[in-house]
Amino acid sequence: MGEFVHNEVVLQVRDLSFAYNSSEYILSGENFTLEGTGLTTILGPNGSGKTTFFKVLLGLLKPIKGKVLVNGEDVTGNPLAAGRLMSYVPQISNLRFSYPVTGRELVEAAVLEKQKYRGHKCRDVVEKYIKAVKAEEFVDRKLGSLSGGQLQRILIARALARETPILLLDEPFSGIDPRGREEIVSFIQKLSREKMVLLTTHDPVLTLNVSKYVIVFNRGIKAMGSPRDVFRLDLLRKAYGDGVLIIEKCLHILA
Ligand SMILES: Nc1ncnc2c1ncn2[C@@H]1O[C@H](COP(=O)(O)OP(=O)(O)OP(=O)(O)O)[C@@H](O)[C@H]1O
Repeated sequence: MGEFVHNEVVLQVRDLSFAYNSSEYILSGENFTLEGTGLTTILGPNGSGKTTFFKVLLGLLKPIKGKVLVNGEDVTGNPLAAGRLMSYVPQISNLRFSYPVTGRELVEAAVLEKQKYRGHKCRDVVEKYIKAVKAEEFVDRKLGSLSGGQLQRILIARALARETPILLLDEPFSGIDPRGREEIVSFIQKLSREKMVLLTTHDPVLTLNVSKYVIVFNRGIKAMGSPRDVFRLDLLRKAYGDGVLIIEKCLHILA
């Protein structure tokens, strides 16, 4: 890291609506603009539509209406155009790696896909991203044999190797023990100094204090602002319902 700092990037969401079927809207005319580097946490309970939201941003799902613009370019419903500007780290709990691929091969494939580097230069770039996520010790093992935290690092390295200004991380803490979570939080914090990073989580405490913005999400954006603005019971209840309490500034989810 350190080589590419994407200060100029702008992500605009304009009047964006999406539904899998007419009775279940996941996005209803959403609007926001994010500019420059920094972390945005998209906070919402399980099943609230966070992954769907990312898939619409990535052009993998076509919205019913509205637009996604990156640096002014319309990438709506266009995964090729969106993929040149955004990289996605999927939820590891949704993945099964039964094929015999190593972490290094996965990162190499991402570097080769860019067609920017060849030969020695390609190997150096792969090595740089493996080091960035501290995956040297396990990068030559098959993906199926890695722990959740190790796999998460490899997937982040693969996304970094695509060298896009925006990085989307879907539930990067799911299936990871508390110590691993802390390490990933501090890694993401560093990463967000150089890129625009959006992450989804259903756990409000992990990244709240290291986020530039927080989006409270449940079938649409219920609130958006700085962590201080959003860490309010009335706003959090819009996503989590009544089963949420703040006791001495610590959030507790009871249901
Ligand atoms: N391909 C699909 N077709 C129809 N409905 C879907 C599809 N994918 C997801 N859904 C539904 O859309 C809703 C939102 O799902 P989504 O996975 O986006 O939520 P999420 O907030 O990411 O959940 P989690 O935190 O559990 O991963 C759920 O009710 C889900 O069942």
